[in-house]
Amino acid sequence: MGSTYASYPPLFRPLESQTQDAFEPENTAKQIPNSTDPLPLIDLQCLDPEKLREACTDWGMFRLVNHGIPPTLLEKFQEHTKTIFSIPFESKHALFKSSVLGYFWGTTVLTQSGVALSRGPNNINWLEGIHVPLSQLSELQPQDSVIASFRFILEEYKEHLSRLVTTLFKTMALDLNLDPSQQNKYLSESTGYLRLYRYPRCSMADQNQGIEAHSDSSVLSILLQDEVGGFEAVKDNKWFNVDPIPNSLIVNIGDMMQAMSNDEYRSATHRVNLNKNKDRISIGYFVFPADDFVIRSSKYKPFTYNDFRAQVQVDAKSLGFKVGLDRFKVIQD
Ligand SMILES: O=C(O)CCC(=O)C(=O)O
Ligand SMILES: [Fe+2]
Repeated sequence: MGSTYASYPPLFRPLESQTQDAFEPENTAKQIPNSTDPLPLIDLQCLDPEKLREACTDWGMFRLVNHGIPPTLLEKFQEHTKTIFSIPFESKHALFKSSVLGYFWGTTVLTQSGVALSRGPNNINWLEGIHVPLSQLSELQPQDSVIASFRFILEEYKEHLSRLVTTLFKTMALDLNLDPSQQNKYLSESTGYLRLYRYPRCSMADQNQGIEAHSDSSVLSILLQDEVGGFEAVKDNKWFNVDPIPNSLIVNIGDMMQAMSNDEYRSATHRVNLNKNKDRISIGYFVFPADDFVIRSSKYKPFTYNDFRAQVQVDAKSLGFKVGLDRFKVIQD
């Protein structure tokens, strides 16, 4: 195995004494469990509204199968993502400097213009990421052949995700009696972005965090993860492993959906653990309500996603973490 450390942000490189890739003994890699996790399975080809409702109310998360994205596209996307992350750090930095894509590391909280918000040395996320605002793909300058070929994959994936979220959201909106004429305010596709992540392997995996326990701020999030594993979710106050199962996607209910559903649906708490021996790749898609759309419910003060995002940024800066929906809760006496 060749050295990949030059491609890591310096923060994630091992200490001087370990500048060579560590010898990797056989069988120390985290084993993928044989049994499947208890996550509800939703089949997009025969979408069962009852089953979907149950997954959204009880879990806030489900595994999506028969989604119609060709396995070859998923494979190609993950391979290409790996290739981009393996570019030496300084070149990667330079490659994305004048691009609509943003390169960041150490945190997942970015300003609207894509600048990483530093959260202090005690709250580092052991990851690097590429932020892809999907409405700006046409502005992508193919200054580099890696990016030029990547653009086609991004466009294709975007089309599929658009199909998936509109199909899922329609069924959910019907279940929740949301006003159908407002559908594209509740879920505004132009807000959609991708986050490509690499979690560098970490010799002190237990003492560092990939991503700490959190819920997503989105309406819906759709996650594609590689075979390494480490994604965990909470159900009934217990953490469980969300197994990496090829060709399946993980769908999360986000905070905006929880508020729009008046807390009938739950945004799922999840986190990412690190691996001692392997880098992990994941690709997340996040979609939001229209920026200025006022979310009204009996549980929360009326707020827009703009208000929510601003509050998350203030909290991330001052506290080092996101408080989330609790900031908008109506206090009942
Ligand atoms: O990388 C993952 O598997 C999850 C990422 C995630 O939870 C997030 O970006 O909100
Ligand atoms: Fe998340």
